[in-house]
Amino acid sequence: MNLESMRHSIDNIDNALVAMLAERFKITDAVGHYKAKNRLPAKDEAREAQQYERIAELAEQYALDPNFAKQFLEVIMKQSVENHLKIAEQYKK
Ligand SMILES: C=C(O[C@@H]1C=C(C(=O)O)C=C[C@H]1O)C(=O)O
Repeated sequence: MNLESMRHSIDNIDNALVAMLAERFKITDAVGHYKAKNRLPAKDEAREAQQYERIAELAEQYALDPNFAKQFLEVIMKQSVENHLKIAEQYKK
């Protein structure tokens, strides 16, 4: 593979990552609405702990650094909790 085709593959993977992230946030925002309507807290530490464990195991299966996978998930989950807090604010108005 030459540099140009490797970069083309990287761009395709980045496109897929962005599309998947957008899809994930659509679903987590739906969870945010459910929580706001049912007066549930935005953050669920127990669920997050399960996800960190799961992603570390998955990363190992794919020979990806589990700490990197956890950090990546942490950034995403922080954003989804922030979105939940903003959604909850809308229900207070
Ligand atoms: C989406 C949820 O809300 C929060 C966001 C999470 C996520 O982005 O995966 C996980 C747990 C919660 O802190 C949930 O509770 O399932």
